[in-house]
Order: sequence, then C-alpha cells, then structure tokens
Amino acid sequence: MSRLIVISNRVSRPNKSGNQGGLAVALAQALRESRGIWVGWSGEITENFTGHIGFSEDEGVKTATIDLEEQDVDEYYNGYANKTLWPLFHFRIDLAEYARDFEGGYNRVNQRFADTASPLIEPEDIIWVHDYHMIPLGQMLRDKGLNNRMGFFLHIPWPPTRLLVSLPHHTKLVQTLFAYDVVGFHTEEWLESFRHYIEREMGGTVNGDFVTLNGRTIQAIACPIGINAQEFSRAAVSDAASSMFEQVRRSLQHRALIVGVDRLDYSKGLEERFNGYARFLKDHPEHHRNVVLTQIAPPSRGEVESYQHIRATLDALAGRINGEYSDVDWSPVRYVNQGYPRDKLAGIYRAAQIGLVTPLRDGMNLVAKEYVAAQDPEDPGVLILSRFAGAATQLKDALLINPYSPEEVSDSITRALAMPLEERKRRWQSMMKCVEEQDISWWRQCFTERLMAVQREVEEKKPQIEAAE
Ligand SMILES: O=P(O)(O)OC[C@H]1O[C@H](O[C@H]2O[C@H](CO)[C@@H](O)[C@H](O)[C@H]2O)[C@H](O)[C@@H](O)[C@@H]1O
Ligand SMILES: O=c1ccn([C@@H]2O[C@H](COP(=O)(O)OP(=O)(O)O)[C@@H](O)[C@H]2O)c(=O)[nH]1
Repeated sequence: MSRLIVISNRVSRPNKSGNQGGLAVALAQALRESRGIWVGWSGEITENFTGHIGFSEDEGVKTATIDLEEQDVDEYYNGYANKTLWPLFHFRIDLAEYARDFEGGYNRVNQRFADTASPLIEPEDIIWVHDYHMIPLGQMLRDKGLNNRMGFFLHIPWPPTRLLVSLPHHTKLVQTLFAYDVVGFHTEEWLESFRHYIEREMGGTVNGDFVTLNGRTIQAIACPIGINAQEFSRAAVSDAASSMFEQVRRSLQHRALIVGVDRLDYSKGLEERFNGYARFLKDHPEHHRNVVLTQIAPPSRGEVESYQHIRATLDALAGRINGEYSDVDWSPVRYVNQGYPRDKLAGIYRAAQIGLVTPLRDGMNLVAKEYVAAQDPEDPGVLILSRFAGAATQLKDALLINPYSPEEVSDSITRALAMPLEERKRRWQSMMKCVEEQDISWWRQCFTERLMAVQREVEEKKPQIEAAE
C-alpha cells in the first residue's frame, strides 16, 4: 500500500489545543487512516537553520518537522504567505504587500522543505502538498528527481485573474503548479478562476478536468473539504460538551444565543458582522434583552499589522455596542479572544439558536459544517451563512446572505429567531445530509483516488533514502 506523505506549513495534532485552523483539524484524521507522515514546520524558531528533522508519533499521526529561522518566519509565513498571498487570494489587494524579501524568503523556505522531505519519500509514496504556503514545493521536489504522484490542494479561494495579475511574477508562481499531477480547489468558482487565468493569462488550454500548459497536462478539480460529521455529532453530546452547553444556557437565562466562531481574521467579516448585529439591535428594540451574540475569536497571525488592526477595531466595536445597548443585567455582545477545544465548542454550537458565519471570502469554512453537525435534531438552530464562503455551495438550506449588508445580517437574524420548528428541521436535515455524505473521508477519497489513478513511471528506490533511515 502506498503511504500518503502530507506536506503543509502547520503540523499539529487536533486534540492538543483549542485554537487550530480547519486544515490542521482535517488532516490528522486523513493521516491516521493512511499510516502516512505529515511533514512541516514545527512552529519553533532556531537561531541557525540546521535541517534537523524532529520525528514524533502521537495518536497514530506520524510527524516530521523542522525549525525555521526568525528571518524565515518573517519573510515566508508572516511575509509572502500572510501579507502577500492571503489578502490577494481573499480579494483584498488593498491589504496585499509586495516585497522582494518576502518572495525570496518564501522560495528559500520552500527549498528547505524540499530538502527535508525528499529523503523521507519512497518511490511508491503519494505526495499531497497543502495550501498557499507551499505552491512551488512540487517543482522543487521534481527538480530533485522525484517522480512520485504528487497533488496540491489550495484551501483558500483562487482570485479572479484581474486581481491575480497584481502579484509581481505571478506567471512564475502559477507555472510551478504544473509540477503536480492533480490540483484541487474547494469550489467550482475557484476552479473556474484558475482555468480562466491559465487560458487568458498564460495561453494554456482546458479540456474538462485536464489543463495543459507548455506541453504539460495536469488535472484541476473541485473537491470540497468536509468534517468528521459523525464524530462531531457525538462530541456534541459528550460530557465536556454537555457541561459547556449547561454552563452557557444557564448564563443566558432563557435568552437566545447567536454564536460566531472564527480566527481573528479580516477575511471572516467580523467587523461587518458586528455592524449587522448593531443594526439588528437598532431596528428591533423588541428583541433587546432577549438575545446575546457570543463571538469566539482566538487571535491569529498577530505579527501581521492588518491582524493587529482588525483586533483593535473589534475591541472598539464590541465595546461601543455594549456601551450603547447594555443594561445593568444584560450585555448584547460577549466577545471572547480565546480558543476552545472542539468538544467544548460543540456544546456551545448546540446551545446556540443561531450560527452566524459571515466571512467576506472563505475557501470553505468548517465552522459552518460543525455548527450543523452539533445541532439537536429535534430542535435544531438556524445557520446564517455568507454566500461568499465555499461552504455556501453545499449548505444551500442555510439562510444565505451578503455579509457586506448590515440590513441582510439584521433581517436574517430576525427571520431565524422567528423560524418555526418545522422549517428549522427541514433546513437542518437537508444540510446535515450533505455534511454527513460529503465528510472528511469523502474529501480525502475524492482527491487521493484521482491522484492514485495518475500513471507515472515509478523509479527504483534511490540510495539516499536508505541513508536517511
Ligand atoms: O495556520 P494559520 O495561519 O493559523 O491559519 C489556520 C488555517 O487557515 C486557513 O484555513 C483554510 O482551510 C480550511 C480547511 O480547508 C478552510 O475551511 C478555510 O476556509 C481556509 O481559510 C489556511 O488555509 C490554513 O492553511 C491554515 O492552517
Ligand atoms: O476556539 C476555536 C476556534 C476554532 N476552532 C476550529 O478551527 C477550525 C476553523 O476552520 P475554518 O475552516 O472555519 O476556518 P480557518 O480558521 O481554517 O480559516 C474549526 O475546525 C474550528 O472548530 C477550534 O478548534 N477552537
């Protein structure tokens, strides 16, 4: 059986802390089942890069990690990944920074990953590279002579061509994707934008799933990530979730709970969400004292200025809304800057009559799916979901809204609070069906089956592999 080698920036185990992104949460499950290795950054900083690989195995997940230098982290993770690509790929060219050092650091760190990973890889292994931190890695592995089946999955949106061309050396970066055999996106929309770019900007051709550039053909597919729905539904009635559920419900004193759970990121539309909620409070005095918005927002990428800025904005906005509407025994907003473990989160989701998920742009958004999976089938809450989240292409029975419109946020809250049980059940059943059917295993199979079917000549095992073992 071929092993799966996953390579991504972040390597962490889902049970260890409460504030992990969706990619980390999803991949642990996939690796456990395939007995693979997860290669990436340890999250640690070293004075001088040595290339030392730290191996460990925890709850069936094998990891191989490297430490990076401070300059690496500044230029690669904070810099090119999160100051350049992240805003650009989330349609925020106003926030994107283009610095030569970032691009240099990004390529240097990708080369470090190629040097680290290549000795661990055997000819039959399937390599699956993840996300915008690692776009050129496949090309670097090919340059080292690896002929393995190799796939790449982008977890964030692919931007429209007219935005992507604002990136210096954009063709050089995109060209490297043709080192992979299969390239995956969450939605047809991101896939369509990729094809458009290849055809219009690079003169490539598209024939169904096959995309050809300069004589090299790859497959480009849409394949939406899911959650471990069964496990999450079970977690929602676990002891930890139930005690969280009770604690939250007790504190609400029969008020309705609206919940938001997001990394503190400008792409999640938190400022717009708070403004929409303020609009709701302004337009609906009859609901005052009857509702509470709990926004869980663990800080993220705090060394990047735009993240410091959104944090300060939200601190002020939460304070302003509470200052304007609170009474001595009621505050409309509970704004929490800490992360929670997922079983506790499941209890919080289940306690909420409304899940408010309003990103301005999001590759997928797993929180939306988790909210659905955590509901009580006999009395489910209502999901209000941005039409600009990848999840909106699947969860069509959510209340789909434009997150930029405070009126739509306000109206959807009003509608959700008044929604009859029968309608809530009907919408929830339809969404739950999708969350269960297109779950995390479905996603992995969707991608890896395509990758495994790729025909490549498998080379003889290289001597350097034995040396590394
Ligand atoms: O690793 P961080 O910098 O702390 O960020 C956390 C993750 O954020 C992004 O998540 C994306 O992937 C999710 C799963 O596919 C998807 O649901 C979500 O819409 C995306 O934003 C990022 O792409 C990951 O690499 C990060 O680990
Ligand atoms: O306090 C928190 C906040 C979030 N999450 C998890 O982080 C993931 C967020 O994934 P999503 O796709 O919604 O967004 P991302 O942060 O990856 O952009 C979800 O699995 C959440 O359950 C968590 O475990 N604890």
